[in-house]
Amino acid sequence: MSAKDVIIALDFPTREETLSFLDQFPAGEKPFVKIGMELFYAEGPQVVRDIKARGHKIFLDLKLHDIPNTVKRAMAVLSRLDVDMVNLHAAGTSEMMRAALEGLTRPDGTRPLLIAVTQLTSTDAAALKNELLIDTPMAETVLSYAKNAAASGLDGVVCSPLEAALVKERCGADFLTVTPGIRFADSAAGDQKRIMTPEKAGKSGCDYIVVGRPITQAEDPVAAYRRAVKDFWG
Ligand SMILES: O=c1ccn([C@@H]2O[C@H](COP(=O)(O)O)[C@@H](O)[C@H]2O)c(=O)[nH]1
Repeated sequence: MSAKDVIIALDFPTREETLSFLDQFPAGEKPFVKIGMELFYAEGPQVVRDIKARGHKIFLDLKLHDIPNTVKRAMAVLSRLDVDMVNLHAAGTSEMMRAALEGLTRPDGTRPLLIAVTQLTSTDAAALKNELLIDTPMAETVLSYAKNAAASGLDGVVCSPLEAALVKERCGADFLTVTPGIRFADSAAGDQKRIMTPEKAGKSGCDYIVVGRPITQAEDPVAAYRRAVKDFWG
């Protein structure tokens, strides 16, 4: 399956702030959104249901990483939420990813998309080598994790847009690339290290770009979202 969309990272501390952010969009405009640890830990699963009920597609970004049995059981719980995409860390191994897929699959055979984080977009080459003690270059490391995810039956990976073309080339056009680390040319990078503009990400073949602060902290978030969509589609 191939897709292309802009996902807004709803990194807010409360339900109230999140809904008032979403209220800025006209009734007919329902962006694909990402709920991460901050909002989920603060408000729990009900906020997921509330946002889904408003008509948004949801990427639940909890990045599970634990022993296979624990991840399988946690995924079974997440499968009861009507979300469109969930994720885990590929570093948890292929055994963990296969267990996750099993846990996530509902009795009727349906499930949300399952995506594996390769290397966080806040990690640069120096941190990879000196702190994580991985001597393999970043792109090769990401590709190796992506191949493990593909072989385990997952639907795609979270990687930086810098690695998306390589992942698509080697894992297949249908293997999804979900790419944070997106910055407009005039945005601050902040803690993100492996970054790209929406326009270049679109040209690099990314399926989904994940954009947080460049939209949520913009003076006019709706205009910033529309700018990201327009640039991404080219
Ligand atoms: O490698 C990763 C994995 C996840 N993220 C998440 O994406 C957004 C990015 O937000 P920005 O404000 O645009 O930096 C954020 O929720 C991260 O948790 C990531 O950045 N990198």
